[in-house]
Amino acid sequence: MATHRSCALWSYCGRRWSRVMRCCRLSGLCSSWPSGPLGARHLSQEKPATETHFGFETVSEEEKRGKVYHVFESVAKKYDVMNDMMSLGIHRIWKDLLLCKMRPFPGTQLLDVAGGTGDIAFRFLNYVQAQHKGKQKRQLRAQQNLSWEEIAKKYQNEEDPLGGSRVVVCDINKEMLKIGKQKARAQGYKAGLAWVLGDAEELPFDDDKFDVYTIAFGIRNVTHIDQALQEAHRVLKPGGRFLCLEFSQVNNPLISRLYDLYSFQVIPVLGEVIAGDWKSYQYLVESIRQFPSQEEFREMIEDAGFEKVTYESLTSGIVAIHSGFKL
Ligand SMILES: COc1cc(O)cc(C/C=C(\C)CC/C=C(\C)CC/C=C(\C)CC/C=C(\C)CC/C=C(\C)CC/C=C(\C)CC/C=C(\C)CC/C=C(\C)CC/C=C(\C)CCC=C(C)C)c1O
Ligand SMILES: C[S@@+](CC[C@H](N)C(=O)[O-])C[C@H]1O[C@@H](n2cnc3c(N)ncnc32)[C@H](O)[C@@H]1O
Repeated sequence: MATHRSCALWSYCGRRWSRVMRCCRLSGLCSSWPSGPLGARHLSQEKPATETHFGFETVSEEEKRGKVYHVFESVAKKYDVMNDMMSLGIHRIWKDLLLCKMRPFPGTQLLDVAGGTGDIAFRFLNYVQAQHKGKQKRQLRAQQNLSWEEIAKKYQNEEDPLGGSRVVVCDINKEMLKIGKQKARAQGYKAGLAWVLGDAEELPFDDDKFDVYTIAFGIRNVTHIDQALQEAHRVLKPGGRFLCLEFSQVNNPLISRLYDLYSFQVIPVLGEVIAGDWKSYQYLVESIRQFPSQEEFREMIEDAGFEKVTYESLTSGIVAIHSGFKL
């Protein structure tokens, strides 16, 4: 317990420190400051490689970026089939629940970061299209004196079936986006959808641009989570909402035991058999164990400036949806 507390304290201090450092870096104040609470780089000119985690491995930040890129480049073609196999389709329910929480309104501008092969974007388009159709029907029903020809005409003249809603999928990986675009073509998604290559830590968008920012199973892979959260805050309009679906912490000891067994004994095997890639799926389960708990992540979101931050654990905490507002 004491060890756990001191680890939590250390990780908190580390987070605070990295915030201070980033502010200084951004303002150009301290390019030669030490790289951590115990760093001693102030006299040296050369930049030390800051260490981080890639699963259970300790690597430099640059190495992590490359390794994460390689993982998703390698799994891209089998990514969707792997998710259905590994989760027995449960990931679809988690993603549907994210949309239910979002409840987009007509005209919502969504940015889906680490959007990969487009699962969240396609759900968003289905949702807003169904909502817009329903709204149109209600409006037409209210105009009872229209003939059926006039009603048909109104439907045909409707130019934007999304009611002005738009989604931008942003991901750092070309291969994941390529599969996403192929899926969009095959499933007939075209209007209201854009694909952008970009890093969650340095989003290629102006300030105050989107109503909703989503990130599903993405933030765990980012090198500086706090920086990605600040970018989310920057690109959201005042009043905009941040929603994150991510693996989290299982608190029931029995379920936790079974979950560990399944994660470490089954997932990498499935990765090898289906995708020919044991290592990427070993990274998946290890990276889940490195990710902060529901409460710790809530604090990080607050630290980035979000307000009214809440979370909901799903499937015994295997995943959680965090929500926050830019007010
Ligand atoms: C490289 O990086 C990645 C690659 C990707 O393809 C995906 C991601 C990101 C992830 C997603 C987009 C989500 C979809 C992917 C997953 C859910 C895979 C990750 C899965 C886990 C970490 C494990 C948890 C899985 C689930 C809750 C799904 C349901 C699975 C089961 C109920 C297990 C059923 C399996 C069998 C019956 C096969 C036989 C298994 C054994 C002999 C081993 C022992 C297993 C058990 C005793 C059962 C396991 C029990 C649990 C998992 C606990 C269930 C708890 C409740 C239902 C409350 C990416 O980053
Ligand atoms: C597990 S996939 C999630 C894809 C999709 N959101 C889903 O729910 O199926 C993780 C995605 O995060 C992307 N990613 C990793 N690091 C990133 C970063 N720094 N910026 C943007 N995307 C990143 C990967 O390329 C990958 O497509």
